Amino acid sequence: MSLFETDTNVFENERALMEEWVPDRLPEREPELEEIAKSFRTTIRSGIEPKNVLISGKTGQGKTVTARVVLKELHNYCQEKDIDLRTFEVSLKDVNTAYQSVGKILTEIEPETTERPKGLSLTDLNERMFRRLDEIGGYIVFFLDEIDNLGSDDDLLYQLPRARSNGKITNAHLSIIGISNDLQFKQDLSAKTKDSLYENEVHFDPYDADELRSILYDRVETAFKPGAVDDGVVGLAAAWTAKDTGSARQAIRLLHEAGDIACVEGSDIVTEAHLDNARDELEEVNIVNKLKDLTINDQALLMALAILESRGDTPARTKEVYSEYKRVADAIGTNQLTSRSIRDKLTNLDTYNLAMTHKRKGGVQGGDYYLSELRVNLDSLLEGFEHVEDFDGIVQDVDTFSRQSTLS
Ligand SMILES: Nc1ncnc2c1ncn2[C@@H]1O[C@H](COP(=O)(O)OP(=O)(O)OP(=O)(O)O)[C@@H](O)[C@H]1O
Repeated sequence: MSLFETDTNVFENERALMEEWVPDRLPEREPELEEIAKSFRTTIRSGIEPKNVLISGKTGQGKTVTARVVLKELHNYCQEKDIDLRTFEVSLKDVNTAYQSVGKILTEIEPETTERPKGLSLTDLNERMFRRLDEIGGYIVFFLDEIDNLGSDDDLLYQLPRARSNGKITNAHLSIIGISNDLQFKQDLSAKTKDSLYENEVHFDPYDADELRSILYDRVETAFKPGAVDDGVVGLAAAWTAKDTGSARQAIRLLHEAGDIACVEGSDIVTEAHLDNARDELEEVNIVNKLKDLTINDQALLMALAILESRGDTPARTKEVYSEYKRVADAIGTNQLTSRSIRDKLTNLDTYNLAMTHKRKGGVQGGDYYLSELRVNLDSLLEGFEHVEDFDGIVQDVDTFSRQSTLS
């Protein structure tokens, strides 16, 4: 048999398990849908500018898909009623300055611009953006994903919603739906940005087991053949995921993987045993893939966090992470990074969902400081490190390595 064929096929519509698939219904997110839609009701009714919305919550909680569903409906409704409204979705995942973000926005609003512009001043770039937006005119809604990447370089988030009242545009009404995974993000914003961005704030709490179960049942009905998923599989997948991250993405992937394993094994039914295997596969594959994507210095930094976590010393301040990192870098024989570059590197680990770093206010005495911790299960991470050659010596005996640090 070909490498690509399987004996059975438990799927009716496998595409419905892919990340980009937008479901017709969003079980368990009706209140959030309603809350976001509310911001546009006054616009539809009376032509008043839409309120800006800031959506926050951890990864996999349906923030993006909920915003997309609202915007799609809004777009369709406005077309039907002949209301001049455009929406632009811009992911700020790979940008971290205002300059890069404006460049990214230009690639969305100027069809002729395919690459982010370089060599202009930020002022010129801003002017070009507002000129173009004014040409487009009407109501313009920016859906900005991962706005936390802008950090404190947040002027854009103030300029866009205030563009009309500040006289930068006259023909268009701009508003923002922003999404942030970083729950501390609000604290980092300047007061004026916070004011304009947080007109309507919608927080997405992690799904619990019951909520995940209802999301998964819905998805199973579309994606799998009738009766192809054993009783108990959905409940188990929901329970495991709720205990771990509460992420719908993780739960859906788990079911997909279990279905794939069932097909490879020639079973017409996805069983709890398939789910069990899927869980093992996914956890390890996920972490190993991410680790392999990292530079050796990023890996060393992550290992430093793992050691701190194994001692119960997380969340840890940057200087503590740095001192542990130096020991790890020494042990694996790599050139050390400077303490200054550590914070950026920690932010990078954040984007891989391996670690998270939050800024904290330092109070009267000191300046702001940062706290970092792992975002993945410690044991799974250490198992993942077993597949990364340079770390053999440390992974074999993390406890000893960790104790040496407290002695030195
Ligand atoms: N309530 C829900 N009903 C159906 N599917 C859902 C629901 N919530 C999330 N999903 C699905 O889970 C996956 C992740 O959702 P989404 O990308 O919207 O999460 P997110 O909170 O934006 O995550 P991230 O911050 O990592 O981008 C998608 O496949 C989405 O369709």
